[in-house]
Amino acid sequence: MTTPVLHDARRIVVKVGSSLVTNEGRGLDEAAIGEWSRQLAALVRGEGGAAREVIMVSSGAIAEGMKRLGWAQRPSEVNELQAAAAVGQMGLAQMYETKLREQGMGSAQVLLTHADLADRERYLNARSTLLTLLRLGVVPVINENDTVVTDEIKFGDNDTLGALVANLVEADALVILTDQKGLYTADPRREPNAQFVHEARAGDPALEAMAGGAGSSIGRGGMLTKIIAAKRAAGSGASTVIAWGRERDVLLRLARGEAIGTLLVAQTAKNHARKQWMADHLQLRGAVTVDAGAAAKLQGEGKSLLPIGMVAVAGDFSRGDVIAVRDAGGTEIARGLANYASSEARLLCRKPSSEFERLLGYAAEPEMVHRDNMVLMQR
Ligand SMILES: Nc1ncnc2c1ncn2[C@@H]1O[C@H](COP(=O)(O)OP(=O)(O)O)[C@@H](O)[C@H]1O
Ligand SMILES: N[C@@H](CCC(=O)OP(=O)(O)O)C(=O)O
Repeated sequence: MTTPVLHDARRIVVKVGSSLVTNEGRGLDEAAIGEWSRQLAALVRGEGGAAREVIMVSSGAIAEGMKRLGWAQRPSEVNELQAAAAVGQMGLAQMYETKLREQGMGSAQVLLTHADLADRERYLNARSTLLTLLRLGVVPVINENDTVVTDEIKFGDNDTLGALVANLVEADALVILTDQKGLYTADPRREPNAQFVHEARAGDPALEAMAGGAGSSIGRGGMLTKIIAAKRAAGSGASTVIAWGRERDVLLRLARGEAIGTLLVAQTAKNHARKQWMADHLQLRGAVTVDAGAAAKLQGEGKSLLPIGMVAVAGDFSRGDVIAVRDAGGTEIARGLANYASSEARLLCRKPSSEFERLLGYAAEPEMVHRDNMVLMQR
């Protein structure tokens, strides 16, 4: 059986769970991390197909930290879990760095919290860092910044983080690698007769009833967080595959279009999902008025808005706020996320990007609103 979903995916987020990464808590599984690194490198280089951009979201810091600290039992105190995460993250990052470097790949450690992605300014910063890393051909390796959060550490929710990252970078697909072949109609550890689910609609409420909690003492979220993550990823048009992380060449075979694991298909097309989100969910904090040339570039050519085309700025907004883009007659022609605060935008009106550094004291993006963060209004 083949499926085009992964075959056609150009930007892929891969999430691996603690039990796989740490060999059920026995210690970092060097061979497994080496295997995924080999496959990630082949995907980035486009060996045997199109080149892909890949982001790794890896759990395992707490489990590895516990091993390094000689703790047999997972502590219940949050500060001890945080300490374990800080210890284990050193080993985790080092292992990915070593294994990716052996493949000739650069890697980067990125630690995020859910709150980082809820704050629009930090959301934009995280997004532009990750997109820059991808452009440089570097593999970002992401984990939760467990030192500064408490809720996430209690629930261990890297499945959600994987989905939020997929939303953030508008990935085409989210691959969740775990210790089961995929989703069954019930937890196979408890129900040996449970049936395998090959394909379903992401967000189908029936799936939540099938999913139980974590099967081992190492993993945290179980299948339920994976099902909810798939629903979230589908919100920005990404389909999800849940598959066994030790399946031979799992990532390469998925990218070839092989149907492995459980495919949870996003119902909304990627662009449509993002436009809906922009159009429906965000409050306008201000507006910029643009000249006829800029309006034509946005509407006719789908280009980004550059400050050189701006003639006026209204309202008091920050970087990351949603603003309206108006034509000279006052009609809203687009809306999107501002790269500059209103005070900065006022300085940049009618200015070319070569002057930004002198005007602001730092060099930043050439666009006021990047076209990826913009939706055009219906004419
Ligand atoms: N319906 C289901 N299908 C498959 N696995 C399930 C299901 N319900 C619960 N599980 C359990 O979820 C576990 C995977 O979740 P978890 O232990 O959190 O892994 P990870 O560390 O990969 O996130 C499986 O080992 C399995 O016991
Ligand atoms: N940030 C934590 C993640 C814990 C977590 O979500 O674990 P899992 O359910 O195995 O993906 C860690 O690295 O230990």
